Amino acid sequence: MISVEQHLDRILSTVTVIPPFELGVLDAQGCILAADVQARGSLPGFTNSAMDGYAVHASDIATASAESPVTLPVVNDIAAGNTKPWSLASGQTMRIMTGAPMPHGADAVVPVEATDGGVVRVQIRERRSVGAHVREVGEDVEAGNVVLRRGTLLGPGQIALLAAAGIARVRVVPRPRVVVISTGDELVEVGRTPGFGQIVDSNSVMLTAAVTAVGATPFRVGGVPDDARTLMETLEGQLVRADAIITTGGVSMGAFDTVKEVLSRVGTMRFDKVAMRPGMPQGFGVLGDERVPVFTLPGNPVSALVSFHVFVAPALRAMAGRPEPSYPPGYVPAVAAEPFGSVEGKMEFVRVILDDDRARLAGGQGSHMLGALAAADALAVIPEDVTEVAAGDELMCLPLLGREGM
Ligand SMILES: Nc1nc2c(c(=O)[nH]1)N[C@H]1C(S)=C(S)[C@@H](COP(=O)(O)OP(=O)(O)OC[C@H]3O[C@@H](n4cnc5c(N)ncnc54)[C@H](O)[C@@H]3O)O[C@H]1N2
Ligand code: MOO
Repeated sequence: MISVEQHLDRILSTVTVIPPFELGVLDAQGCILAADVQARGSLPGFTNSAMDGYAVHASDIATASAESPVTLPVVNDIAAGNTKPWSLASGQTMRIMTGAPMPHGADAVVPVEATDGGVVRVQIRERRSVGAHVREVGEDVEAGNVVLRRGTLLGPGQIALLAAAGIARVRVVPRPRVVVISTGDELVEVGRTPGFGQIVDSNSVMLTAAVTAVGATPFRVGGVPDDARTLMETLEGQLVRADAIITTGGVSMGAFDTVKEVLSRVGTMRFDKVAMRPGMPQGFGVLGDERVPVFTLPGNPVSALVSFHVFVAPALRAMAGRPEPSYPPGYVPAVAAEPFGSVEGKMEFVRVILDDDRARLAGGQGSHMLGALAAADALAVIPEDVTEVAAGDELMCLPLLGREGM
């Protein structure tokens, strides 16, 4: 029996960051930048108005007040999208809309609320100083400057900046492509009615969803029967498009545990009992010339999803170039709302519902119990040496992917 930490260490010291690739900015969402990015153009690209109002020479309205307004002739309208450069002579004004280019010579904007809104001539009731409500060219970003550094995670804000700064494609660490295979003669495809002794292949849809939730790209192969040749052919066929492969089932002590039987003989695959519950039988190694990491997770659904969170998700994040905090990553503190027991000598991953920071059991803790899994928000991680948890005890919880809330 090895510890959770030992198994995770072996995985993380094996996987490597995927080589960088150039992607369109939208496809790069969720990826890590592989190189610094310089702005092609300045932002704003031209000096423009921050308000709907009137472009003026500030010196013309220096005495304006409610009691003694200044009246100016309105000589033009400038809308956003106007592409003609205008000039404003002293003693005149132009109506200008938010985002429209400032006319040459104008140095302030008076918001429409501080005027009578006139279209031929306008009464200005408040003074404004030089620069008021004017967005200067390059005040946000200067052309040629580095706008995003290598290692930055690209979210919506970063993608907007790239697009606005004239960058349509970027070099990033691509999302890992992850093939999901489930094994077992008892499996029927989702949507089919299982006969006696059969079950729906829920693991492959669960893990496909988990791969998406962690920011990687899934390829769901679905159920493969417990047949050595079919399994080997399927794996060999999938290696070409996979940065990683996940299988479920067939790794314990059964007479028909094909995954373990077939893979024990190839690549660097190793099968271990890991001191955890659920998720004890685990296999990991690399296959093929490209050394594709293969995770063979146990078939019980809760065991498979717990294993994904504890071993696969950190590995996929590492392959995607995301910095992972030191072990254990991403855990949040909570307080036990009720007492419960835990098995000695194994790290237990208890499905809990979180009400603020109070953790209560999500229901039955059997590794086949999808009802309780679906009710849970997080896994409370109970160390190997703890056998009793009392109400009020502090817990460390691993939030379940996709349940973090909006
Ligand atoms: N004699 C022993 N028996 C078992 C041991 C053991 O140490 N000695 N370990 C148990 C533990 S712990 C686990 S976990 C399971 C792991 O089993 P396998 O990985 O070999 O998985 P299977 O036997 O194929 O299936 C287990 C269970 O999960 C259901 N299953 C399988 N695939 C799917 C799927 N795609 N979707 C939904 N459900 C699935 C399957 O029907 C079984 O009920 O072994 C214990 N046994
Ligand atoms: O280790 Mo198993 O995953 O408990 O059912």
